[in-house]
Amino acid sequence: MTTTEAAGAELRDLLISRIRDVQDYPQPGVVFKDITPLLADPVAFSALVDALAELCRKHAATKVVGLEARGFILAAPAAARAHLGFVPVRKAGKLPGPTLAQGYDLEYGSAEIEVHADAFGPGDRVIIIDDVLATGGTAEAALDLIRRTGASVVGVSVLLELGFLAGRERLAPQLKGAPLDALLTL
Ligand SMILES: O=P(O)(O)OC[C@H]1O[C@H](OP(=O)(O)OP(=O)(O)O)[C@H](O)[C@@H]1O
Ligand SMILES: Nc1ncnc2[nH]cnc12
Repeated sequence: MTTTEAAGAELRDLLISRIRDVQDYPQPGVVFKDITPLLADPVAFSALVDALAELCRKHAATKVVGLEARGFILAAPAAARAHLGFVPVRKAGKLPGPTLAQGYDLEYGSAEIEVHADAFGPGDRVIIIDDVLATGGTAEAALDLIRRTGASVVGVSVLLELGFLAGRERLAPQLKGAPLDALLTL
């Protein structure tokens, strides 16, 4: 799916105007895409949540996964707006129940994520929502993790894809046909 298919030009212009570049954060050479101005704008934030909720409906998801931490800020309201349950995928050591875990590398480091082993039921159709797709390491780990619970993934949706880091190409084999929707691509 192209950017213009995922978000109309007007919405795209609004969203992009509220994302700020921070040079050399969190390490030299990285241009950090800061979404806090977007979150602080009620019109832009609400329009973003609407667009993500629409993707949840379009893919007939039954559960919405958000990836800690910025993914939570987008996925939880999108889930509520689509009348679906929200499941947190957390950084290691934060979930109290039995978990499955997956390690990964991202643009500026490495980490481990976890999900409750019993988070999904039979037949659950999971959509993964995050703010940024950069190298695709985080999304790849989340795909693996969720599939290991036995659930199926029906889509990965992000606000912003950094196309020059080729996360989409990296993810293609792991998507196994599930759509990757980016509202914006740079
Ligand atoms: O495509 P990748 O190279 O894997 O990078 C993308 C990930 O990086 C950021 O998360 P981060 O781990 O910085 O966590 P945060 O949401 O807690 O800030 C972002 O929210 C994505 O989850
Ligand atoms: N350049 C970037 N800006 C914001 N979040 C990111 N996650 C990974 N790379 C990122």
